[in-house]
Amino acid sequence: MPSYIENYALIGDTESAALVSRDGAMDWLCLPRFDSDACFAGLLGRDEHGTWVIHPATRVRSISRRYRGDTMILETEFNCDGGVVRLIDFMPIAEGIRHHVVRIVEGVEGTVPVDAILNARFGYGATPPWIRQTEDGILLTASPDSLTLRTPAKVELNKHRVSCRLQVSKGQRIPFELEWHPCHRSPLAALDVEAVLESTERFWSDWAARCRYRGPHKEAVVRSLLTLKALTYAPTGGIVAAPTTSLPEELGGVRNWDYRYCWLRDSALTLDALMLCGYPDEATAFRRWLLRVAAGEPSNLQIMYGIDGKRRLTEFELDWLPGYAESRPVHVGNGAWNQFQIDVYGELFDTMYKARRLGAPADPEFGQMAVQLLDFLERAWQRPDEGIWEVRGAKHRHFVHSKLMAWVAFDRGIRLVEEFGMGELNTGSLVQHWRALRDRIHRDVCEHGYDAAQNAFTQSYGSEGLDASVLLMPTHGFLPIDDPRVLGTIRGIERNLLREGFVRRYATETGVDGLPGDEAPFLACSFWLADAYAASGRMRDAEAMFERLLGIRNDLGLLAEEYEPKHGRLLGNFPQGFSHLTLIHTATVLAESETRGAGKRGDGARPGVPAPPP
Ligand SMILES: OC[C@H]1O[C@H](O[C@H]2O[C@H](CO)[C@@H](O)[C@H](O)[C@H]2O)[C@H](O)[C@@H](O)[C@@H]1O
Repeated sequence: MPSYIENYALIGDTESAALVSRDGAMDWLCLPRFDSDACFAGLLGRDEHGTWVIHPATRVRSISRRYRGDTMILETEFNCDGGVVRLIDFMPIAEGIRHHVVRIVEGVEGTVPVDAILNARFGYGATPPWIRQTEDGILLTASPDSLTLRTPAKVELNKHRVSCRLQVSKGQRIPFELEWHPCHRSPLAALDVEAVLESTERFWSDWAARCRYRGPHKEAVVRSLLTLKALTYAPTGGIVAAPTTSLPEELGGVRNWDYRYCWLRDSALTLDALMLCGYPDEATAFRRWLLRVAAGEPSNLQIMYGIDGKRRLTEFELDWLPGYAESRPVHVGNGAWNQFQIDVYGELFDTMYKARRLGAPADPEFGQMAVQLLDFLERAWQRPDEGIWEVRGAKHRHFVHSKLMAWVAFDRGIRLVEEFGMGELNTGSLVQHWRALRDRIHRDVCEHGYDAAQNAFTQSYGSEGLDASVLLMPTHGFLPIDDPRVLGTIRGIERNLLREGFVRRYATETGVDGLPGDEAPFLACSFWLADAYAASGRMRDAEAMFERLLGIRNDLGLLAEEYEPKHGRLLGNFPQGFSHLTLIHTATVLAESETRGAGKRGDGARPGVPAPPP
């Protein structure tokens, strides 16, 4: 039976990840990659869809858990009748080692009986394995996957599960090592569990120690950075939006999507966060990933790709899974892969520009690509699209945020040439042409995207509905923060989109997204409102919003995509990169405002981006 979303912890090895509940149930694990079929899909169904539970077989008085220092090694302590046991969960990172999960049961006090029950089901819960003892360990196999379990504990093999009852006394450490391998191959040799625990601890702590963020809430920033790092697929540098599929945006609803892919938007913003905090290597690896996927015909640029750059991410439903809290359908793939979303051009250029400003070297490939991309955008920016929120309604619209980001693309193209030369692009006539286009888009947005009656920029041309994505106007330098239209938009969003202190993306009641039901407030939008408050000098509101957001992280510092204040529940895929990267950004904005002097109005610009032209 799955737990509350906030009851899960993330562990990972930068190729895949698992979710472990407070009760010691590993209810989600896809191997060998983030986007592989799950062998534990209990999160989206029941135990019979795959789970691995290690839990005391006696009354538990209390449970506490933490990550070991700045790592992704989870320690859950069960305080029980008769003693205390600790469960240490991690996915090893060591030379030549991946696709393993290690769980160690450690006796801390007294003697505690502990049950360990491994219920693996391949193919997202559809395929029970054939289980047998081999000389390599206990083999669980069903084509094309195999898992090998090794443990010194005396286990029982049942038809579809492996179980044991341990008596764990103070000082004892009983390891369980699970390795994925293709069913036609043998597993690797048994791990030296203590050695890989040490190397994994070193990997994460060394990485976290490189963080250059200096400011309040460093612990929250570092945990968010570690989460983003854990969402990175090391072999290619791609970053998944979240490690899960179909955790619902509304309990019992249909808004359930697969996030185990790389969105240009989420990824570009992640790169900004990494650059801001002193991680140029990851940022460079990711820039290479971006440039590789963006290569080719600019009209073929997609808004998202697989972690290996795969293009066709066809969406389908897993009809045998009941869904998290009965939220159906469960999706694999994501139908947004072939949507048209203009903002990705802006995000791409903005990131390339910021990377240069923060000291990244020039990338000659981007110079040539930039001209082709802007050439395409010149023809495309006037087309309606599906927008940042990937609406599923049949009707494309002229989303204000999309046009804003078209402006950003030309603006950053111009700045790249003006500030960094960009070699052969440095021709006056090209930049002149882009300047004229930039001004034209600006006029278009101010004329068609602004509703004088509400004194606010709207969601799309001609609509009355508002949209939190336009809070990014001053952040991107489109208009200064003290422009009355920007201040009016902030007030409009406060009036229309705040739900108990958290910001909705837009009003779902308008039917704009083509989906039934509602969704909870979106955390990235709530961080954007905090940024807008800080920029407009409303420091108390900014800090209050930030504190509120920090307050809804789970006990391990993790955030989902959304939060429903009515029930006090995190909702949507978990943990979500978008939420964590906006947390880092807001922390940086607040730290900078503090340095400049509290209460003083900021310029609204993002760290690393110059203020808008007067
Ligand atoms: O709400 C409808 C859409 O929801 C998902 O998209 C959201 O997540 C993306 C990844 O974090 C983000 O880039 C996008 O801005 C969000 O709207 C889903 O992936 C879409 O398929 C769906 O239409």
